[in-house]
Amino acid sequence: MEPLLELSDVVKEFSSRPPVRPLDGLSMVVPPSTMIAVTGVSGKGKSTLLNVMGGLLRPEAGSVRYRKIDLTQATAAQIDDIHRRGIGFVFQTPYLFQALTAYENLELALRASGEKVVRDRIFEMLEKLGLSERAEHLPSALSAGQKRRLVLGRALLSHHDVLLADEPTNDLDAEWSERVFELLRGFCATEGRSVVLVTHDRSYAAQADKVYLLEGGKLREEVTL
Ligand SMILES: Nc1ncnc2c1ncn2[C@@H]1O[C@H](COP(=O)(O)OP(=O)(O)OP(=O)(O)O)[C@@H](O)[C@H]1O
Repeated sequence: MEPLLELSDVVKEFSSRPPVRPLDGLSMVVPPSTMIAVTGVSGKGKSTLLNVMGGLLRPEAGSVRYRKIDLTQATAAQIDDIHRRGIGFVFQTPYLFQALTAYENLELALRASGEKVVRDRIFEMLEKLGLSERAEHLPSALSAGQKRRLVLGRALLSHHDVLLADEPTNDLDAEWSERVFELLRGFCATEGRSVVLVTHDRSYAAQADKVYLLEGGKLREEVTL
């Protein structure tokens, strides 16, 4: 099967003083229906990798292919289109529309990805995330963990081919981390979708189909038992 994403010899350098090169000849393949975990110590480039994979950051060298399109050469319109249906993000900092309720934040996610707005689907997602009682609340009235779950719900409803999730279990207790993992697993089980998640928690990472350690600008596959 054709990969959804394929990175070849990617180099990303920040021209700070001194320059930092978190990705240094990194290659990676994201096949369909696969959950991939990327782990590594803080500051080694995990978020940079997700940003490059999703076309948010342009690397200095190498290619990043989403299906047939090289994101390093793509136009802004192509990238915009890919973000609508192809590649979705769960950012490390949970961004929500502050003037919209929890329900409306999810509704907007469906609209933005061109999906039909079905009230029951939104309530089903709120229920799965333990947020049914918070449907009419603004993000400012939610706890950090509730915000994190709402952001995840938005990503799950958007139906992208690939979801890039940066530390999706930050602010969550062990039980919710487990449930979030199951929701992400369910996402992978539908229509060939895949998830790449970044986490510093190795035991959490070990539950993925493939686990990579980011070190020295490259990925090393970890053997999970
Ligand atoms: N815009 C930037 N300019 C200069 N250096 C940057 C920039 N963004 C990131 N870096 C550096 O690149 C390196 C990788 O950062 P990145 O955020 O990708 O690491 P990370 O592994 O995700 O860290 P954490 O686990 O702490 O979130 C760090 O040394 C960071 O300081």
